[in-house]
Amino acid sequence: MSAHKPLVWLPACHRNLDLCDPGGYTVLADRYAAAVCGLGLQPVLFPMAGAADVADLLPLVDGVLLTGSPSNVEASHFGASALASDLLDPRRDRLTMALVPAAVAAGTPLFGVCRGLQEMNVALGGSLYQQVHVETGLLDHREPEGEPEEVQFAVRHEVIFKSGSAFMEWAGGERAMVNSLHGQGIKRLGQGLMAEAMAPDGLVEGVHVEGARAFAYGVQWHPEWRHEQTPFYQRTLQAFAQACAEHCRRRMGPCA
Ligand SMILES: N[C@@H](CCC(=O)NCCCC(=O)O)C(=O)O
Repeated sequence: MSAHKPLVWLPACHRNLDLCDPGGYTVLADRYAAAVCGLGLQPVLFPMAGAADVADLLPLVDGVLLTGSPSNVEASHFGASALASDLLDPRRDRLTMALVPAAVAAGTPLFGVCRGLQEMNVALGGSLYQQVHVETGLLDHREPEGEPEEVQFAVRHEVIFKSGSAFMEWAGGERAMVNSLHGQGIKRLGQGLMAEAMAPDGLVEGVHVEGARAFAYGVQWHPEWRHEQTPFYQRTLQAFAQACAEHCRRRMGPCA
C-alpha cells in the first residue's frame, strides 16, 4: 500500500479581482501552500465551503492551517463595529468561526498564522484590538508600506516565550526575533487559550489551546516566510507537520 500524504485544509480568501469575470474568486497565497508542500503535506481547498460543511469536510483532512490575509476579521464577531477602512471577507469569517472549535473538539491539528491566530481567538470568544497602533502603550505592528517583500517580512521585534512552552523548544531559547505584518491584535484571550508568546509591548502573539488533544497553536508572525532559512520557523512548522502525519496514520494507515 502506497503511503498517503497528510491532507491540510487551508481555508482560502475571497476577492473580487478585476479579471474577465466580474464575479468573486477564491484565492490563497502560494507562500502558504508552498510551505505545506515543502513539509511533505498536501494542501487542499474546499471552494464554496461554509460552516454547514465543516462536519462533513473536517474528517477528510489531517490538519487545518489558517493563513494570513490582508482582510480583517469582521468586528461584529467580537462585539465591535467594523472600521470603514476594513477589508473584509465575511465568507472566510463564517467558515473559520465554525472550523476552529470543530478542529479543537475533533483533535485535528490546527495552526493559525496572523489572521489565523486572530480567527482562533475570536472563534473561541476572544476579542481584537482593531488598530493596535492607536492603542496607548502598544507598538505599531504593521509592515512598512510600499516596501519589497524582503523588507516587509524582515524580523521586526522580539517575542518572549512562556517558560516551558513549545515555543521555547522550537526557538531554542526564551525569546526570538519575528516578522510583523498586522494591524489587528489580540485584546481579550478566547476561552481555553494560553498566552505563550508576548511582544515587548505586552501584545499576545503566540497562543496554545489548553488541553488540546492535538497540535493547536496560533502565532501572529509568519513562520512560512523563508522557513528553510530560519530554524525557529522550520521547527514550528515541522511540529505541525508531525502532528498531521500522526493524524493521517490514525485516519488512513501508512502515511508519508
Ligand atoms: N488583516 C489582519 C491580519 C494580517 C495578516 O494576516 N497579514 C498577513 C498579510 C500577508 C499575507 O497575506 O499573508 C491584520 O491586519 O491584523
